[in-house]
Amino acid sequence: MPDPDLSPEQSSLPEAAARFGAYVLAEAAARARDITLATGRPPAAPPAPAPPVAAVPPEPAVPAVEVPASAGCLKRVLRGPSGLGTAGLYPARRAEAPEVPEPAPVEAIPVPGLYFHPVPEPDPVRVAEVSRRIKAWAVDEVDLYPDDWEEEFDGFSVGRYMAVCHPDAPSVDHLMLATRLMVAENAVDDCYCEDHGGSPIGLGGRLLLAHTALDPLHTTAEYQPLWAESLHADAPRRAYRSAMEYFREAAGPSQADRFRHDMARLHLGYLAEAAWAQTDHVPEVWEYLAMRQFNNFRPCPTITDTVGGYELPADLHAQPAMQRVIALAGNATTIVNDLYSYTKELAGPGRHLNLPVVIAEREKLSDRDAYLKAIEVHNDLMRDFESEAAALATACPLPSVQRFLRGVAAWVDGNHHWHQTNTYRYHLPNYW
Ligand SMILES: CC(C)=CCC/C(C)=C(\C)COP(=O)(O)OP(=O)(O)O
Ligand SMILES: [Mg+2]
Repeated sequence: MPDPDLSPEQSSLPEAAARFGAYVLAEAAARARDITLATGRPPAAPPAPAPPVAAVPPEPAVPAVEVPASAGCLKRVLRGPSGLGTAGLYPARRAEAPEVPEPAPVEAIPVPGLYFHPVPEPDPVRVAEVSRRIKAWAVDEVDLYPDDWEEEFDGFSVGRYMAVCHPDAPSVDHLMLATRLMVAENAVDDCYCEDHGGSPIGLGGRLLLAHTALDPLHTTAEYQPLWAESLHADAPRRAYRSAMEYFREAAGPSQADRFRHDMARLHLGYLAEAAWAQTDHVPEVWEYLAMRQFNNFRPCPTITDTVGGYELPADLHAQPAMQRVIALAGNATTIVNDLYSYTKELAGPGRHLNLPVVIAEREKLSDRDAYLKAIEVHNDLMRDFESEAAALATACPLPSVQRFLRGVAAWVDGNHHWHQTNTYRYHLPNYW
């Protein structure tokens, strides 16, 4: 067994891979056999044609972008790296123009000075189909929202979000797995924690009961039906229950359990944020970053293999080096949210913690200087993510590891793209 006490610096992925390789492959083959035997059909999702496995992270072949403050450079910057060999590094980038209709141009002003990788708009045909299906699911299957939330639902552009974050999803069915979960996660955040009736008061009880839609209650015959009925009691639980059912059908048992663990982390993060809100406590910057590592997008990139139709074996997912890469990626994506949602959160009622707000308060900086410092924190996280992912890709050249790392990197890039272009939801501060 791997030594659970190894720190990331001490972990030795090649050695671990050598130890686990045969076991993992045998397990995967056995699992495929079991699924075929149990269902009479092969495992749910045939792997998509694997993109090239060389050089997962961008360094050093693909310089990322730090957007200069001058808008004149934007066109060149947004076109992104185009040198020899860059196409295979990012599945989200297409070397050639898509054969489908050109997507409508989107307004795209990134945070100046932010380190990110530009990606093209996703296939508009795919986006349209995911958008159609997710609305049908929301309205007809889980009765997610009242009519007057429809504009906000559309403005969220979840189909475009998930299509740009999962460029290697082999089908719309695969993309729908991520899309339903994304909608459900936002329903819980909005209805339990934030703007649509949410409150820190009583949040723990609500979250725990909703969590049982992902991680079911096992109890006595007397109480089981009451629990089952409760999963239909409100929109967040209906959404979690249904989205998880679809996900479980496509995922392997350890992929489903990985997701449950990540969602428990998320709920823990919501609770810490709520506890601080209740007492109007502003944590220190590192404490805020700790909370935000849990109240985090992490459950989204970590399903990249299920959405891609393959599986990163649990033992490789659990390696400390992989855990560090995932955490850094999740943290970078989440601080992107803090930067793009800054003005929205300032305009809301009460004090909404985000990184610039906490830095301003705790380090006694002006709002602008705190915002600029938050950009630097993000950039450091991004660079660490990329260098640790590069080291891991070199150390562990297994195809599932390579593809998973590329999938996480694509999610990071896609998440930035969606935030940058979602002008319905986000507006930058006037600091430049
Ligand atoms: C989709 C998902 C797992 C979300 C979990 C946590 C979350 C809602 C975010 C990381 C987004 O942050 P925030 O709550 O600040 O969202 P907005 O700024 O309101 O878009
Ligand atoms: Mg935010």
